[in-house]
Amino acid sequence: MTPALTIRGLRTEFRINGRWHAAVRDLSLDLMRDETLALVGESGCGKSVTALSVMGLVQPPYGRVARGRIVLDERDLTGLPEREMERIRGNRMAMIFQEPMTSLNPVMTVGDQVAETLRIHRGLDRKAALDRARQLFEEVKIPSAAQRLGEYPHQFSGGMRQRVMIAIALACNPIVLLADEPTTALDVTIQAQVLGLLADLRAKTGTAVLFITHNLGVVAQIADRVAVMYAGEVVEQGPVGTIFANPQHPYTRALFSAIPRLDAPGQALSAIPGRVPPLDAMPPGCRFAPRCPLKRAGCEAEQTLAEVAPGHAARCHVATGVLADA
Ligand SMILES: Nc1ncnc2c1ncn2[C@@H]1O[C@H](COP(=O)(O)OP(=O)(O)OP(=O)(O)O)[C@@H](O)[C@H]1O
Repeated sequence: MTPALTIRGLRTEFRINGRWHAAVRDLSLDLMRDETLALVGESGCGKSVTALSVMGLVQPPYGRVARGRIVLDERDLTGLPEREMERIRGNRMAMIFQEPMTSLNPVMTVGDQVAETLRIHRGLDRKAALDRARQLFEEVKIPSAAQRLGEYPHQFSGGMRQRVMIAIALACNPIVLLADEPTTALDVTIQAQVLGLLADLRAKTGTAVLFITHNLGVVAQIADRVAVMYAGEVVEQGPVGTIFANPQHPYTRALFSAIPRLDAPGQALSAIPGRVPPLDAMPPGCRFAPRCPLKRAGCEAEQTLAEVAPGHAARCHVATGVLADA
Protein backbone atom coordinates (compact mmCIF):
# COMPACT_ATOMS: atom_id res chain seq x y z
CA MET A 1 0.00 0.00 0.00
CA THR A 2 1.37 3.44 -0.87
CA PRO A 3 1.84 5.78 2.10
CA ALA A 4 -0.58 8.66 2.64
CA LEU A 5 2.44 10.94 3.02
CA THR A 6 6.09 10.44 2.15
CA ILE A 7 8.83 12.85 3.16
CA ARG A 8 12.31 12.28 1.74
CA GLY A 9 15.47 14.15 2.68
CA LEU A 10 13.64 17.26 3.90
CA ARG A 11 15.83 20.22 4.74
CA THR A 12 14.11 23.38 5.94
CA GLU A 13 16.15 26.48 6.65
CA PHE A 14 15.68 29.87 8.29
CA ARG A 15 17.70 32.99 7.68
CA ILE A 16 19.52 34.19 10.78
CA ASN A 17 21.77 37.25 10.54
CA GLY A 18 21.82 36.98 6.76
CA ARG A 19 22.78 33.27 6.63
CA TRP A 20 20.60 30.19 6.10
CA HIS A 21 20.60 27.57 8.87
CA ALA A 22 18.78 24.22 8.87
CA ALA A 23 15.95 23.78 11.40
CA VAL A 24 15.11 20.39 9.89
CA ARG A 25 17.73 18.24 8.23
CA ASP A 26 17.75 14.96 6.34
CA LEU A 27 14.25 14.09 7.48
CA SER A 28 12.54 11.11 5.87
CA LEU A 29 9.24 9.65 7.01
CA ASP A 30 6.43 7.52 5.66
CA LEU A 31 2.98 8.04 7.12
CA MET A 32 0.81 5.08 6.21
CA ARG A 33 -2.94 5.22 5.62
CA ASP A 34 -4.89 4.43 8.79
CA GLU A 35 -1.83 5.23 10.89
CA THR A 36 -1.06 7.69 13.67
CA LEU A 37 2.63 8.58 13.69
CA ALA A 38 3.81 10.65 16.64
CA LEU A 39 6.60 13.16 16.20
CA VAL A 40 8.13 13.72 19.63
CA GLY A 41 10.94 15.74 21.14
CA GLU A 42 11.72 18.75 23.30
CA SER A 43 10.66 22.25 22.43
CA GLY A 44 12.61 23.68 19.50
CA CYS A 45 13.65 20.35 17.94
CA GLY A 46 11.83 20.98 14.65
CA LYS A 47 8.46 19.24 15.01
CA SER A 48 6.32 22.23 14.03
CA VAL A 49 8.70 23.26 11.26
CA THR A 50 8.34 19.76 9.78
CA ALA A 51 4.53 20.04 9.73
CA LEU A 52 4.61 23.59 8.37
CA SER A 53 7.01 22.45 5.62
CA VAL A 54 4.58 19.69 4.62
CA MET A 55 1.77 22.25 4.46
CA GLY A 56 3.90 24.52 2.28
CA LEU A 57 3.78 27.23 4.92
CA VAL A 58 7.51 27.88 5.29
CA GLN A 59 8.12 30.57 2.75
CA PRO A 60 10.76 33.15 1.84
CA PRO A 61 12.04 35.62 2.83
CA TYR A 62 12.31 34.13 6.38
CA GLY A 63 12.38 30.43 5.63
CA ARG A 64 12.61 27.94 2.78
CA VAL A 65 12.42 24.25 2.05
CA ALA A 66 15.92 23.94 0.66
CA ARG A 67 15.89 20.25 -0.22
CA GLY A 68 13.73 17.15 -0.19
CA ARG A 69 10.50 15.78 -1.53
CA ILE A 70 7.02 15.74 -0.04
CA VAL A 71 4.54 13.36 -1.66
CA LEU A 72 0.88 13.33 -0.65
CA ASP A 73 -1.08 10.32 -1.86
CA GLU A 74 1.29 9.81 -4.82
CA ARG A 75 1.24 13.50 -5.75
CA ASP A 76 4.59 15.24 -5.51
CA LEU A 77 4.07 18.61 -3.81
CA THR A 78 7.66 19.73 -4.31
CA GLY A 79 7.76 23.10 -5.99
CA LEU A 80 3.99 23.37 -6.50
CA PRO A 81 2.89 26.98 -6.95
CA GLU A 82 1.10 28.59 -4.00
CA ARG A 83 -2.20 28.62 -5.95
CA GLU A 84 -2.08 24.79 -6.16
CA MET A 85 -1.09 24.43 -2.50
CA GLU A 86 -4.12 26.51 -1.50
CA ARG A 87 -6.32 23.92 -3.16
CA ILE A 88 -4.64 21.12 -1.23
CA ARG A 89 -4.50 22.77 2.23
CA GLY A 90 -7.74 22.32 4.18
CA ASN A 91 -8.82 19.83 1.55
CA ARG A 92 -6.43 16.90 0.93
CA MET A 93 -4.45 17.71 4.08
CA ALA A 94 -5.39 19.78 7.09
CA MET A 95 -3.73 20.96 10.27
CA ILE A 96 -4.90 21.61 13.82
CA PHE A 97 -2.92 23.61 16.36
CA GLN A 98 -2.49 23.92 20.11
CA GLU A 99 -4.56 27.10 20.37
CA PRO A 100 -7.73 27.02 18.22
CA MET A 101 -8.44 30.71 18.93
CA THR A 102 -5.51 31.71 16.72
CA SER A 103 -7.07 29.88 13.74
CA LEU A 104 -10.75 30.66 14.32
CA ASN A 105 -12.26 33.95 13.21
CA PRO A 106 -13.69 35.64 16.35
CA VAL A 107 -16.38 37.59 14.48
CA MET A 108 -17.81 34.75 12.40
CA THR A 109 -20.11 31.99 13.69
CA VAL A 110 -18.45 28.60 13.97
CA GLY A 111 -21.06 27.13 11.62
CA ASP A 112 -20.14 29.62 8.91
CA GLN A 113 -16.46 28.83 9.42
CA VAL A 114 -17.00 25.11 8.87
CA ALA A 115 -19.32 25.88 5.96
CA GLU A 116 -16.76 28.20 4.36
CA THR A 117 -14.26 25.34 3.97
CA LEU A 118 -16.94 23.23 2.27
CA ARG A 119 -17.98 26.07 -0.02
CA ILE A 120 -14.39 26.81 -1.08
CA HIS A 121 -13.18 23.25 -1.58
CA ARG A 122 -16.40 21.37 -2.39
CA GLY A 123 -18.46 24.10 -4.04
CA LEU A 124 -21.47 23.48 -1.76
CA ASP A 125 -24.10 26.22 -1.46
CA ARG A 126 -24.67 27.80 1.96
CA LYS A 127 -27.57 25.55 2.95
CA ALA A 128 -25.86 22.30 1.94
CA ALA A 129 -22.64 23.45 3.61
CA LEU A 130 -24.44 24.26 6.88
CA ASP A 131 -26.21 20.91 6.77
CA ARG A 132 -22.89 19.14 6.41
CA ALA A 133 -21.43 21.36 9.16
CA ARG A 134 -24.17 20.17 11.52
CA GLN A 135 -23.33 16.54 10.68
CA LEU A 136 -19.66 17.24 11.32
CA PHE A 137 -20.48 18.82 14.70
CA GLU A 138 -22.39 15.65 15.58
CA GLU A 139 -19.43 13.53 14.46
CA VAL A 140 -17.04 15.48 16.72
CA LYS A 141 -19.64 15.16 19.51
CA ILE A 142 -20.53 18.80 20.06
CA PRO A 143 -23.80 18.64 22.03
CA SER A 144 -26.82 20.54 20.61
CA ALA A 145 -24.96 20.70 17.29
CA ALA A 146 -27.67 22.51 15.27
CA GLN A 147 -28.01 25.27 17.83
CA ARG A 148 -24.29 25.77 18.41
CA LEU A 149 -23.58 26.33 14.72
CA GLY A 150 -24.88 29.89 15.19
CA GLU A 151 -22.54 30.70 18.09
CA TYR A 152 -19.17 32.48 18.09
CA PRO A 153 -15.81 30.96 19.14
CA HIS A 154 -15.70 32.82 22.49
CA GLN A 155 -18.93 31.04 23.51
CA PHE A 156 -17.11 27.69 23.38
CA SER A 157 -14.84 26.10 26.01
CA GLY A 158 -11.24 25.20 25.03
CA GLY A 159 -12.12 21.54 24.46
CA MET A 160 -15.21 22.41 22.39
CA ARG A 161 -13.20 24.90 20.31
CA GLN A 162 -10.70 22.17 19.52
CA ARG A 163 -13.65 19.99 18.38
CA VAL A 164 -14.72 22.81 16.06
CA MET A 165 -11.18 22.90 14.64
CA ILE A 166 -11.26 19.12 14.16
CA ALA A 167 -14.63 19.46 12.35
CA ILE A 168 -13.13 22.09 10.02
CA ALA A 169 -10.01 19.98 9.47
CA LEU A 170 -11.99 16.84 8.64
CA ALA A 171 -14.70 18.61 6.61
CA CYS A 172 -13.22 17.61 3.24
CA ASN A 173 -12.07 14.10 4.27
CA PRO A 174 -8.34 14.85 4.12
CA ILE A 175 -5.84 12.09 3.46
CA VAL A 176 -3.56 13.49 6.13
CA LEU A 177 -4.25 15.39 9.33
CA LEU A 178 -1.30 17.21 10.91
CA ALA A 179 -2.03 17.72 14.60
CA ASP A 180 0.43 20.06 16.34
CA GLU A 181 0.10 19.68 20.13
CA PRO A 182 -3.71 19.82 19.81
CA THR A 183 -4.37 18.80 23.41
CA THR A 184 -1.48 20.48 25.23
CA ALA A 185 -3.51 23.49 26.36
CA LEU A 186 -6.40 21.37 27.69
CA ASP A 187 -7.11 19.93 31.15
CA VAL A 188 -6.16 16.27 31.40
CA THR A 189 -9.74 14.97 31.36
CA ILE A 190 -10.66 17.09 28.33
CA GLN A 191 -7.34 16.10 26.74
CA ALA A 192 -8.26 12.43 27.13
CA GLN A 193 -11.67 13.06 25.54
CA VAL A 194 -10.17 14.88 22.54
CA LEU A 195 -7.55 12.14 22.07
CA GLY A 196 -10.31 9.51 22.21
CA LEU A 197 -12.28 11.47 19.64
CA LEU A 198 -9.29 11.74 17.29
CA ALA A 199 -8.67 7.99 17.58
CA ASP A 200 -12.34 7.23 16.81
CA LEU A 201 -12.41 9.60 13.85
CA ARG A 202 -9.21 8.16 12.45
CA ALA A 203 -10.65 4.65 12.67
CA LYS A 204 -13.86 5.82 10.99
CA THR A 205 -12.44 8.00 8.23
CA GLY A 206 -9.06 6.38 7.58
CA THR A 207 -7.36 9.79 7.68
CA ALA A 208 -3.67 9.31 8.52
CA VAL A 209 -2.51 11.45 11.45
CA LEU A 210 0.90 13.00 12.06
CA PHE A 211 0.62 13.84 15.74
CA ILE A 212 3.13 16.29 17.19
CA THR A 213 3.67 16.26 20.92
CA HIS A 214 6.35 16.55 23.59
CA ASN A 215 4.26 14.34 25.88
CA LEU A 216 5.18 10.65 25.91
CA GLY A 217 1.97 9.78 27.81
CA VAL A 218 -0.01 11.13 24.88
CA VAL A 219 2.17 9.14 22.47
CA ALA A 220 1.41 5.91 24.32
CA GLN A 221 -2.29 6.70 24.13
CA ILE A 222 -2.62 7.62 20.47
CA ALA A 223 0.28 6.53 18.27
CA ASP A 224 1.06 3.41 16.27
CA ARG A 225 4.61 4.49 15.49
CA VAL A 226 6.94 7.14 16.87
CA ALA A 227 9.63 9.32 15.34
CA VAL A 228 11.80 11.03 17.96
CA MET A 229 13.32 14.33 16.84
CA TYR A 230 16.33 16.09 18.23
CA ALA A 231 17.85 19.33 16.92
CA GLY A 232 16.11 19.06 13.56
CA GLU A 233 16.80 15.38 12.89
CA VAL A 234 14.89 12.16 13.45
CA VAL A 235 17.13 10.28 15.88
CA GLU A 236 14.97 7.20 16.41
CA GLN A 237 11.93 5.72 14.81
CA GLY A 238 9.85 2.59 15.34
CA PRO A 239 6.60 1.04 16.54
CA VAL A 240 5.33 2.57 19.77
CA GLY A 241 5.68 -0.65 21.79
CA THR A 242 9.28 -1.14 20.64
CA ILE A 243 10.32 2.43 21.36
CA PHE A 244 8.79 2.32 24.83
CA ALA A 245 10.15 -1.13 25.69
CA ASN A 246 13.53 -0.89 24.02
CA PRO A 247 14.65 2.67 23.24
CA GLN A 248 18.06 2.68 21.58
CA HIS A 249 19.09 6.29 21.14
CA PRO A 250 20.52 7.93 24.29
CA TYR A 251 18.23 10.91 23.67
CA THR A 252 15.11 8.72 23.60
CA ARG A 253 16.29 7.02 26.78
CA ALA A 254 16.85 10.41 28.39
CA LEU A 255 13.33 11.51 27.40
CA PHE A 256 11.91 8.43 29.12
CA SER A 257 13.88 8.97 32.30
CA ALA A 258 12.52 12.52 32.43
CA ILE A 259 8.91 11.34 32.94
CA PRO A 260 7.47 10.51 36.36
CA ARG A 261 6.71 6.81 36.99
CA LEU A 262 3.84 5.54 39.09
CA ASP A 263 5.63 2.23 39.66
CA ALA A 264 8.71 3.94 41.12
CA PRO A 265 7.38 6.62 43.46
CA GLY A 266 9.97 8.81 45.09
CA GLN A 267 12.53 8.17 42.36
CA ALA A 268 14.14 11.43 41.23
CA LEU A 269 13.33 12.61 37.74
CA SER A 270 16.43 13.06 35.68
CA ALA A 271 16.19 16.18 33.59
CA ILE A 272 18.35 16.11 30.47
CA PRO A 273 21.34 18.31 31.25
CA GLY A 274 22.12 21.09 28.78
CA ARG A 275 19.93 22.52 26.03
CA VAL A 276 19.08 21.93 22.39
CA PRO A 277 21.81 23.81 20.47
CA PRO A 278 20.72 26.90 18.52
CA LEU A 279 20.36 26.58 14.74
CA ASP A 280 23.49 28.62 14.05
CA ALA A 281 25.69 26.63 16.45
CA MET A 282 24.98 22.95 15.71
CA PRO A 283 27.83 20.60 16.65
CA PRO A 284 29.31 18.47 13.85
CA GLY A 285 28.20 14.83 13.59
CA CYS A 286 25.81 13.73 16.33
CA ARG A 287 23.91 16.79 17.50
CA PHE A 288 23.11 15.19 20.86
CA ALA A 289 26.78 14.37 21.62
CA PRO A 290 27.43 17.45 23.83
CA ARG A 291 24.62 16.25 26.19
CA CYS A 292 25.13 12.52 25.76
CA PRO A 293 26.25 10.27 28.64
CA LEU A 294 27.60 7.73 26.12
CA LYS A 295 29.63 10.22 24.09
CA ARG A 296 33.00 8.98 22.83
CA ALA A 297 35.60 9.66 20.17
CA GLY A 298 33.92 9.13 16.82
CA CYS A 299 30.59 10.72 17.73
CA GLU A 300 31.58 13.88 15.87
CA ALA A 301 31.47 11.92 12.59
CA GLU A 302 28.31 12.25 10.44
CA GLN A 303 25.63 9.72 11.49
CA THR A 304 22.70 8.39 9.53
CA LEU A 305 19.49 6.74 10.64
CA ALA A 306 20.30 3.02 10.55
CA GLU A 307 18.14 0.00 11.25
CA VAL A 308 18.69 -1.71 14.62
CA ALA A 309 15.83 -4.18 14.06
CA PRO A 310 13.19 -4.49 11.32
CA GLY A 311 11.14 -1.28 11.36
CA HIS A 312 13.25 0.21 14.17
CA ALA A 313 16.05 2.68 13.36
CA ALA A 314 18.38 4.93 15.34
CA ARG A 315 20.84 7.68 14.44
CA CYS A 316 23.59 6.72 16.87
CA HIS A 317 26.90 5.03 16.14
CA VAL A 318 26.92 3.50 19.60
CA ALA A 319 23.37 2.10 19.40
CA THR A 320 23.90 0.72 15.90
CA GLY A 321 27.22 -0.84 16.81
CA VAL A 322 29.47 1.28 14.59
CA LEU A 323 31.27 2.40 17.74
CA ALA A 324 31.74 -0.18 20.47
CA ASP A 325 29.68 0.38 23.63
CA ALA A 326 32.09 1.27 26.46
N1 LIG B 1 10.36 31.75 11.61
C1 LIG B 1 11.48 31.29 12.17
N2 LIG B 1 12.65 31.96 12.07
C2 LIG B 1 13.80 31.47 12.61
N3 LIG B 1 13.88 30.32 13.29
C3 LIG B 1 12.75 29.60 13.43
C4 LIG B 1 11.49 30.04 12.88
N4 LIG B 1 10.54 29.11 13.18
C5 LIG B 1 11.18 28.14 13.90
N5 LIG B 1 12.49 28.43 14.03
C6 LIG B 1 13.51 27.63 14.72
O1 LIG B 1 13.45 26.31 14.24
C7 LIG B 1 13.71 25.39 15.30
C8 LIG B 1 12.61 24.37 15.36
O2 LIG B 1 11.41 24.99 15.82
P1 LIG B 1 10.01 24.23 15.97
O3 LIG B 1 8.97 25.26 16.26
O4 LIG B 1 9.79 23.33 14.82
O5 LIG B 1 10.23 23.35 17.26
P2 LIG B 1 9.22 22.37 17.96
O6 LIG B 1 9.93 21.09 18.11
O7 LIG B 1 7.91 22.35 17.24
O8 LIG B 1 9.05 23.05 19.37
P3 LIG B 1 7.76 23.65 20.07
O9 LIG B 1 7.11 22.49 20.74
O10 LIG B 1 8.33 24.64 21.03
O11 LIG B 1 6.94 24.30 18.99
C9 LIG B 1 13.88 26.22 16.56
O12 LIG B 1 15.25 26.39 16.80
C10 LIG B 1 13.22 27.52 16.21
O13 LIG B 1 13.80 28.57 16.93
